[in-house]
Amino acid sequence: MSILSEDLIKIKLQELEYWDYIDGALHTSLDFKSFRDAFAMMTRIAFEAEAQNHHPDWSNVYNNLSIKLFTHDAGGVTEKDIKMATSIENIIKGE
Ligand SMILES: C[C@H](O)[C@H](O)[C@H]1CNC2=NC(N)=NC(=O)C2=N1
Repeated sequence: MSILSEDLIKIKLQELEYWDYIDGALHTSLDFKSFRDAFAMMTRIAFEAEAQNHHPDWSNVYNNLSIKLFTHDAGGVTEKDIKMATSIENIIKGE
């Protein structure tokens, strides 16, 4: 899986609402109504990460969930990250 160019990443992120491209990775920071809601979302994302065998670098502080996506094996952002970011966005939007 090859690393995507910055231009292509930015074009693909135009389709997504919650994500930015910063320092070679996709980033989002989400505030939920409560810790429980944040952790419930982490649980749903965790199952999707397992299904895609593509795992986030993430941090949870109370009701905030910060997620960083990049492909460790490639050392940058690949289609796997775009797919996972899209999946996470759809989970959060309830789609
Ligand atoms: C062997 C390798 O660790 C696996 O194929 C998966 C596991 N989850 C992963 N997650 C992420 N973000 N990048 C990877 O390269 C990756 N590799």
